[in-house]
Amino acid sequence: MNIALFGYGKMGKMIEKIALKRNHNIVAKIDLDATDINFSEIDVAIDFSMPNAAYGNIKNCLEHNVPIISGTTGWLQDYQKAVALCKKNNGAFIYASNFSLGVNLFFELNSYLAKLMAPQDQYGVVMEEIHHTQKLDAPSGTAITLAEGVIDNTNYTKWKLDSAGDREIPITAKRIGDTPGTHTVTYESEVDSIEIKHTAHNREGFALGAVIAAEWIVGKSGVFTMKDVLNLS
Ligand SMILES: NC(=O)C1=CN([C@@H]2O[C@H](COP(=O)(O)OP(=O)(O)OC[C@H]3O[C@@H](n4cnc5c(N)ncnc54)[C@H](O)[C@@H]3O)[C@@H](O)[C@H]2O)C=CC1
Ligand SMILES: O=C(O)C1=N[C@H](C(=O)O)C[C@H](O)C1
Repeated sequence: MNIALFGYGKMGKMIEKIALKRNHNIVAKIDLDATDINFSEIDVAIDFSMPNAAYGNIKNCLEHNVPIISGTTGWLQDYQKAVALCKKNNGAFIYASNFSLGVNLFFELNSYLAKLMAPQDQYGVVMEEIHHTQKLDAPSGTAITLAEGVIDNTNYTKWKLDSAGDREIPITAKRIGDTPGTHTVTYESEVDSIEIKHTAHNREGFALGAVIAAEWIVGKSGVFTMKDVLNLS
């Protein structure tokens, strides 16, 4: 498969390594300068760039009929525009806040736990995410997906960074060293705590998941999620 990388930073480089191991070709590495791209040779594009660049890259791919896998976080104000453009062009598009298998299983566990906790008013939920100091967005995309999983299954109505009011989920975002990504969901009562946690040890799981999604999407049209790719619930 011929893959184009939009964003050649920490994730772009890791994806290149894994894609080559799986016998794919990297036919373009677009970092900052998105001119002179030969879209006709690209089977699928993978975007891990920056919040202010992601939508432009997705649009560019969809308008050239190239399937696009989007891992960049912090651009979701434009997500519905990307969905509409994909449908209009009969294209193919996946966004995931986190491509790792482990986190996608963790999302399922989080939704299941939220369903169990929904009637238990004596517990309140809090979330924490820890990432490296270069991360531009807060809270992380993964923390937002986790909060949405709780909101969909309980009477919490929204999330907020740091302090939160009644029926709001407080998310604490910490930036420490080179931390690849740690997410914790805790239900607290006066007598005990129930906690689930996912710790990424490196970026390989994110990159492998993105390459698997790219392999999966070629030949399909529609807007998909990692649940479709991994065949989860
Ligand atoms: N969904 C997931 O599984 C994961 C998502 N991420 C997200 O991926 C994004 C990138 O993460 P990293 O690689 O760690 O960041 P990074 O800062 O190491 O790399 C980003 C790269 O994008 C480039 N860039 C800036 N403007 C661009 C443009 N218009 N077109 C193409 N490239 C452009 C920068 O020059 C830089 O090299 C972040 O939003 C991060 O939150 C990171 C890890 C996993
Ligand atoms: O910026 C990162 O590094 C990561 N970003 C994603 C997020 O915002 O959730 C995924 C992962 O946690 C690493």
